[in-house]
Amino acid sequence: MSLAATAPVLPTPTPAPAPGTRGATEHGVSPGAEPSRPRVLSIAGTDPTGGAGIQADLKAFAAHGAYGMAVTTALVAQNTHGVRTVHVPGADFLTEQLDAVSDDVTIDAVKIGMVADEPNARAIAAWLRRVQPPFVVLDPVMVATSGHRLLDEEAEQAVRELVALADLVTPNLPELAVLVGEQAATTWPDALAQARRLHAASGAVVLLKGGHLTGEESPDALVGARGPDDVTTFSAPRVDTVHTHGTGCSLSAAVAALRPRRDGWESATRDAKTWLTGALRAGGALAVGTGRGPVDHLAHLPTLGRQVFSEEAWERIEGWREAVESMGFVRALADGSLAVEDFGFYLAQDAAYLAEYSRVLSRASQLAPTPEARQFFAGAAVESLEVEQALHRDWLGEHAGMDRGAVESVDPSPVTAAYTNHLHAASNGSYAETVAALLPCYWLYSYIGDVLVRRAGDLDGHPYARWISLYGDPAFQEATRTACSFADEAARWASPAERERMLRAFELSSMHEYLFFEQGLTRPTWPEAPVGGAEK
Ligand SMILES: Nc1ncnc2c1ncn2[C@@H]1O[C@H](COP(=O)(O)OP(=O)(O)O)[C@@H](O)[C@H]1O
Ligand SMILES: Cc1ncc(COP(=O)(O)OP(=O)(O)O)c(N)n1
Repeated sequence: MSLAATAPVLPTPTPAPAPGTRGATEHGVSPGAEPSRPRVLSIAGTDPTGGAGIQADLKAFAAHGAYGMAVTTALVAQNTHGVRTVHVPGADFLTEQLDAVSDDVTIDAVKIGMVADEPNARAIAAWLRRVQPPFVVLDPVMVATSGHRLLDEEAEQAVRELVALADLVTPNLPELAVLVGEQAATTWPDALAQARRLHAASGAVVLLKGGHLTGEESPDALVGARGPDDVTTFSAPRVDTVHTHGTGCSLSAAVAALRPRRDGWESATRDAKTWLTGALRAGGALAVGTGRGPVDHLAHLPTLGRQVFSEEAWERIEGWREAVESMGFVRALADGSLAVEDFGFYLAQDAAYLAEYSRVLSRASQLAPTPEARQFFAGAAVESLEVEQALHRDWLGEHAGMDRGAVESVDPSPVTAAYTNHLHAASNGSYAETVAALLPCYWLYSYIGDVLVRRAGDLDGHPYARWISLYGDPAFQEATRTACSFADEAARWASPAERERMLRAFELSSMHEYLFFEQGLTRPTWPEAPVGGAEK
């Protein structure tokens, strides 16, 4: 069945407004006012797997804050292994698409990619002459990396003519060679010389791409941006990856999206190149296809669509939270029936715990990426050693007859040692894991503080009034919120694997919190060493 047979009946085209009046009549924008985003059009072929062509262009536009539009030159059946077939709807239909856009929408920049054949190239050239968009970027796509031609050989001359209508042309080395009618350059200086010749012949600024070279760097260069002999080189480390499908499409689209908001090609190219290097690094993790996969156009927005870390972490420990809330130790502490010996055991272990917790807080301060976080964790380390331990010493001195030396030499129980070992292990990992492991001590304590305050009611005469009000202290709740925000910030930049390690560290610390409270009633001790020769 032909495409024409299935096409819906189109409404009569809206008559074109007089040139120069579109900006004044577009919805929501008063005459002369700047629209909120540049309106950028891609004229290109398709890639149903989303890595190249108009699909890549639209992602690159969005990644740079532009409003994307797309007109299709060719429908390409391709995937990460290569191109299978190309269907070209034809130059007349291409012109209809182009006019449908330009009759209605003010276009701030155009990016042209695969034109497919000569009639299409001529239709685009005629439309460009008619509409005269302010910025035209041409990526002279000819051959896919898989080796499949994306441009008829007869169309090469027509593409040379398109170059003269473009403001910026972005050839890779083989495309540059075709455009100047020479052999492909194999060195960067030879490629630059060819780019200069192309600029001299066409007048277009040339963004020469060095992706096809080898070496530590993948350089690009703008030739002719500020005058005939001007060359600006943009260097970036060569990313060791096979996932480079659509890099040329994405780079040229990003430059087109940025140009309307920049004062020249240099600034737009510099930012686009930096973005592309990040997108190349993150491409493999997308796991799209089994061949040469695409780049990650959203690599600079790693948390987009993800739940906030602390929300997810809190949901994960729902079971531990409920268990802590309903445990005997917490109930007895709230109603004041907890035996002094049990509380004394718990508090002595808490003093031993705080000595190690303070070390891990210092480690978090050392690893922290910002001065605010460094200060917060360093302050917390001092606080847990000086202020909190002094309170423990006072109570244990008064109720258990323990002097300072006795409190400081308390042997950690197996439960306390397991918890602090876990914290130290996490602090051998990243800052993000360390903060995640530290967080439940803040959060579960302030949570239980609330529960205790509510359950205990009037604290007058309550044997544990001082402790209950300490846990419920608004300053402690505030510190908990700050610690949460540092964990969320760290998670924002974490890879999926690191985020999972953070969640696991948080979950394990929560389990240790439960066991820590529980030991107030069970008072666990280390087993005696087995006597030699004991029966098996
Ligand atoms: N492995 C890589 N590491 C870093 N940048 C790369 C890599 N491969 C390509 N690039 C960059 O991607 C962009 C497209 O380059 P290139 O591969 O030459 O063009 P095309 O995709 O049109 O063949 C350029 O900015 C180039 O420097
Ligand atoms: C529809 C379409 N347009 C262009 C290309 C080529 O993309 P490019 O960025 O040059 O990357 P490669 O995938 O060829 O390396 C394409 N494949 N499809």
